[in-house]
Amino acid sequence: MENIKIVIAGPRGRMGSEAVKLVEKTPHFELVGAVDHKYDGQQLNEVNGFSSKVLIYNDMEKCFQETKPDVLIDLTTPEIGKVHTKLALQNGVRPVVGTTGFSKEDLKEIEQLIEEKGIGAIIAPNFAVGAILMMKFSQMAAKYFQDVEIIELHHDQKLDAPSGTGLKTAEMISAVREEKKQGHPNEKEVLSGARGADFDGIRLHSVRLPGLVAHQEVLFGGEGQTLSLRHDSYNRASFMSGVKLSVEQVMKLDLLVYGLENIIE
Ligand SMILES: NC(=O)C1=CN([C@@H]2O[C@H](COP(=O)(O)OP(=O)(O)OC[C@H]3O[C@@H](n4cnc5c(N)ncnc54)[C@H](O)[C@@H]3O)[C@@H](O)[C@H]2O)C=CC1
Ligand SMILES: O=C(O)C1=N[C@H](C(=O)O)C[C@H](O)C1
Repeated sequence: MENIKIVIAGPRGRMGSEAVKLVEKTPHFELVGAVDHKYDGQQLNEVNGFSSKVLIYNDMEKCFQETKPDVLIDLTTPEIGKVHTKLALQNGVRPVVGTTGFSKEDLKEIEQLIEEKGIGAIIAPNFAVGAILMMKFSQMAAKYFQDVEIIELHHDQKLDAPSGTGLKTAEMISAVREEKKQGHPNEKEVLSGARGADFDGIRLHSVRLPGLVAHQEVLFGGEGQTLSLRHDSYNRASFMSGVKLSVEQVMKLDLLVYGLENIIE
């Protein structure tokens, strides 16, 4: 098997630094470059104690032209992740995107680009297998319980709320349940925001606290019973088997996969 050549955007971040370690230790993966908004022209090993000596680029297109990667792994910020994804596709590079905060419109634009370019992309709001299962189980449960609330809990450095996982869970549940306005018909928020965000009638609550990593509980209620489905990521290594699978799979794709539940059997 030929090596898969990879560029990582956001290599100094909490997720990006884990991804660098993953690529460095995987025999058929080859890190060929890094994209950061700082340290242009320096080597990665000089800025972050990695062993890899690849160059850091501020300019993603220049990075692609000089390093000719197969795959971009993007783990940056909600604003920049979508720009990077489009740039990758325009340059014939397959994106594996963990960055969250993509809107429906962003996904549509990306899908159009994929059609034009004929290469695949993976956008995964959550790479952890346990989180994927929690989302799938929630979708199953929603057929039997119409009332559901999602509580996602994250570290206090997170930029987007609700989380990508929370939103994806709501989308998956909404796809199988009849729309319902939950709670009392005359319910009134005494303090704005008390009932959380509303996605097709599903309430989404975001908790941000130091000490947390990434957690989510999906709570279903029915006559005389509740069902709680919970997933906890205690470290960022929990996401890496999903990143590895995505890099391998994206090489075989010519469409957009949005969510790893679509490729995990
Ligand atoms: N899909 C998944 O399983 C997971 C997704 N995430 C998502 O990944 C993203 C990153 O999360 P963290 O690593 O916790 O954030 P972080 O803040 O630790 O890392 C983001 C990195 O992006 C870099 N960056 C900012 N602007 C840039 C630019 N223009 N070019 C290149 N790099 C740039 C920053 O310097 C920083 O190092 C977030 O959107 C988060 O929601 C996080 C964990 C798991
Ligand atoms: O920012 C994070 O940390 C995480 N982001 C993703 C999300 O928004 O769902 C995945 C995971 O929850 C961790």
